[in-house]
Amino acid sequence: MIEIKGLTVRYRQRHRCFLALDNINLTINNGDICAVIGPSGCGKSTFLYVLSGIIKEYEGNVLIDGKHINASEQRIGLILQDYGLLPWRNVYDNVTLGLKMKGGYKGDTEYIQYIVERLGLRDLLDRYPGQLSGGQRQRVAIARSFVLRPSILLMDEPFSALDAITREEMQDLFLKIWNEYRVSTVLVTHSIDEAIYLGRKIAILSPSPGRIIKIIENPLFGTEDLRIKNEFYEMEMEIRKIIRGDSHNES
Ligand SMILES: Nc1ncnc2c1ncn2[C@@H]1O[C@H](COP(=O)(O)OP(=O)(O)OP(=O)(O)O)[C@@H](O)[C@H]1O
Repeated sequence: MIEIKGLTVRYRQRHRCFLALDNINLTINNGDICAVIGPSGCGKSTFLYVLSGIIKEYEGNVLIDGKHINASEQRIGLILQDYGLLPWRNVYDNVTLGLKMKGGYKGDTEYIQYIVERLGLRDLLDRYPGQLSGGQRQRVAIARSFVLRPSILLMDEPFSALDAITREEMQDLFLKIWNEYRVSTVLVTHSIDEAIYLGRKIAILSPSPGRIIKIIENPLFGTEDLRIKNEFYEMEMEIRKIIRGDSHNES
């Protein structure tokens, strides 16, 4: 479980202090996907940097399974917007990089092969990131995180650089793999559609400084053919209204 209580983050500049996140309270149960949505600059990436252990200076409490964040002890998978692949390493090396760094590489070859297979990367293992399409790079990044068997998975706008069709394919593929492993996931997105499609829980942040305006337990999560259902559009409108401030629901 991820427990966030009173999380406040300030960026310190030379003479000023910039409040990026203000008093965030959020609990994410094991095996849940929480989509965090909000306007540009509201602190979504900052939130992920805290959870991944990159930002260590903050107020409040952030616990993963009851423990303070320690990136070297906990298995935290992080998928960034640009996928963070090393251009000079081939697909196989990129997939296994995190695992090698954590020292868990040797015993896991069968599992690596399985994930590689599931993500359709078998024929691409010798290629370099520059020789892959956006969707293929994205699959490498997902594979790299999944082979780590992370206890939490953090994704920063992972599908935003893809064209609409590839994006939907990748979202479906991600859900399929996620369904097998049920890793607790925090997904940051500026797309309302994506939040509704992938988030079992949706946390809506205000413009900067980021505060939680509302947390929705998404009743549509997992609905078959959701994208073509009326409820999907109705919820999209509801969230749009909340973001615009038409509705003043406090979480
Ligand atoms: N190192 C820093 N020093 C000062 N301010 C920063 C720093 N990094 C980010 N900020 C500011 O903190 C706020 C939150 O930034 P963050 O990148 O978390 O927002 P975001 O919601 O992810 O934005 P976007 O959707 O545009 O990627 C922004 O106003 C940003 O300008």
